[in-house]
Amino acid sequence: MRRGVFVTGTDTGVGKTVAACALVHALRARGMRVAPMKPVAAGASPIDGRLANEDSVALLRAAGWSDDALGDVTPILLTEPMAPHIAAQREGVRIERKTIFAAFERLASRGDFAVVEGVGGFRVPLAAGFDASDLAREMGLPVVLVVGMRLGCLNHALLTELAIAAEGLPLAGWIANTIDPAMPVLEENIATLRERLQAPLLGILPHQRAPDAERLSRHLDVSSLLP
Ligand SMILES: Nc1ncnc2c1ncn2[C@@H]1O[C@H](COP(=O)(O)OP(=O)(O)OP(=O)(O)O)[C@@H](O)[C@H]1O
Ligand SMILES: C[C@H](N)[C@H](N)CCCCCC(=O)O
Ligand SMILES: [Mg+2]
Repeated sequence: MRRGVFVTGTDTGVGKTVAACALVHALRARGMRVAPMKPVAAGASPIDGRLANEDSVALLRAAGWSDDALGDVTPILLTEPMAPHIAAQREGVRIERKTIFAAFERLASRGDFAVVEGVGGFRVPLAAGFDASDLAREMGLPVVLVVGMRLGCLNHALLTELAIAAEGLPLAGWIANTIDPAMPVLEENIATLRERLQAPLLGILPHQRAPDAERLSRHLDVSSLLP
């Protein structure tokens, strides 16, 4: 396995980017040069004078990299915020392995630890015979699962763990992200996942009205991810 992690989530919108950026900060605080990637992004808007995806820019900034790397951070940029294979079809874009993995090799060689955010959940389709789980497997990265703490997350987390194991990939850890500050019995839900998921809990991210990845990184223990 390479040095790095593939960050997946129990669903879209559960805080993968927030958690991935917090991981980047936590790893940098431990002296790692972090190579960030969001290989397939669906949803582009004007940011600093050019079309970009918010997640890509957030990861780039968290890693402290300059804008020239943006094309490799996100080699497949789709305009519409929807399932990527459908956006690609509508926009005439081919989501090709070789484009993604060439960018990954260039980026990974510029850092010593890759943090790669997936797209949506673990099995989101990308193209015929190609989905998000193939990204993790072909990059050779262990997986970190971000669990957006809300009703329904237990089932999604346990199903995702099964899917990761079915790909033969290690689950390196999971992060409980408090996306719903009013979730009843939050602690009991976290305790349930601690008992059932066969991987360490890397941290519990509190709810923040305006999430600040650097502050949130203090809630993560990344020592088990390091050599
Ligand atoms: N700990 C938190 N406290 C408050 N808001 C949060 C927290 N984590 C995430 N959010 C908010 O939830 C929303 C979704 O988070 P984020 O964009 O990180 O999810 P994602 O899983 O990366 O989504 P996507 O599948 O689109 O990439 C954002 O508006 C984000 O600011
Ligand atoms: C647009 C959104 N924010 C994500 N980037 C893409 C989520 C795709 C989810 C597909 C699905 O599982 O139905
Ligand atoms: Mg995201």
